[in-house]
Amino acid sequence: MIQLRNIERSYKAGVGQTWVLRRIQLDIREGEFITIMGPSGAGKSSLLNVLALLDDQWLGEYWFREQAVHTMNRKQRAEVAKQYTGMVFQSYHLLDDLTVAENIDLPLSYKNISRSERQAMVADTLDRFNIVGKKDLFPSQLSGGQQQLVGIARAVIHKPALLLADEPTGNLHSTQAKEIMELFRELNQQGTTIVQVTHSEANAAYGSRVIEVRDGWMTRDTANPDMEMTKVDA
Ligand SMILES: Nc1ncnc2c1ncn2[C@@H]1O[C@H](COP(=O)(O)OP(=O)(O)OP(=O)(O)O)[C@@H](O)[C@H]1O
Repeated sequence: MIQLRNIERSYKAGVGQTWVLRRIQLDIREGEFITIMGPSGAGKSSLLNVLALLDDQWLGEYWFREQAVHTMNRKQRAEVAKQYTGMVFQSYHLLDDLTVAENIDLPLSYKNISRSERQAMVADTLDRFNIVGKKDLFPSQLSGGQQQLVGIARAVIHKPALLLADEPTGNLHSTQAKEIMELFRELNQQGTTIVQVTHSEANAAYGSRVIEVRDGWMTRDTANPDMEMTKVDA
């Protein structure tokens, strides 16, 4: 489904630049459930943003379903992202001027789905996430945990081919976190490819492969235990 080749990402830092992703080589097969782990600041969210087609300030090659993302313009990338991906952001990224129901409906509005079907899907999702009573509220009227649930509901409502989740249960209590991980497992069993970033071993246990990132380098991949991870100084 995905091939990353020599992906590099840096940010400007004063007159120089800081490298946050270094020569990332990664193949993701359809149906995998991958966990990205590593210390704070290691580059996990940066890698997820590349995979989610949200970032275009990187070097290297990115193939998504055999399409060359590295040759796409911003509009083409956004179109692929809308059609195939769902993203749970660490800081939720809900749209402040839309209600809970409208936020959840957003991914459906990009697809060719009738109004009545959309309404039914939103109603089902609100019910499933136990947030029916919040549907007309705005994000600012919700707790952090409730916003996180809405962010997850929005990411999964259209059953994306690729679900990306950045610390998806960070603000949930343990029972809710377990329910979300069970939902991810169910989606994965139905064919959704998942890449999650987490510090939680319990959440990682739901996945089938762990990738570790340190200082921007991929330092471990349980799918390639013999792979030599050489850290080369730039
Ligand atoms: N917009 C930005 N501008 C400048 N530097 C950035 C920006 N976003 C991230 N960075 C830097 O890139 C590095 C990697 O950040 P990233 O968020 O990918 O790490 P992470 O592994 O997800 O960390 P955490 O576990 O704390 O979320 C960090 O040093 C961070 O300060």
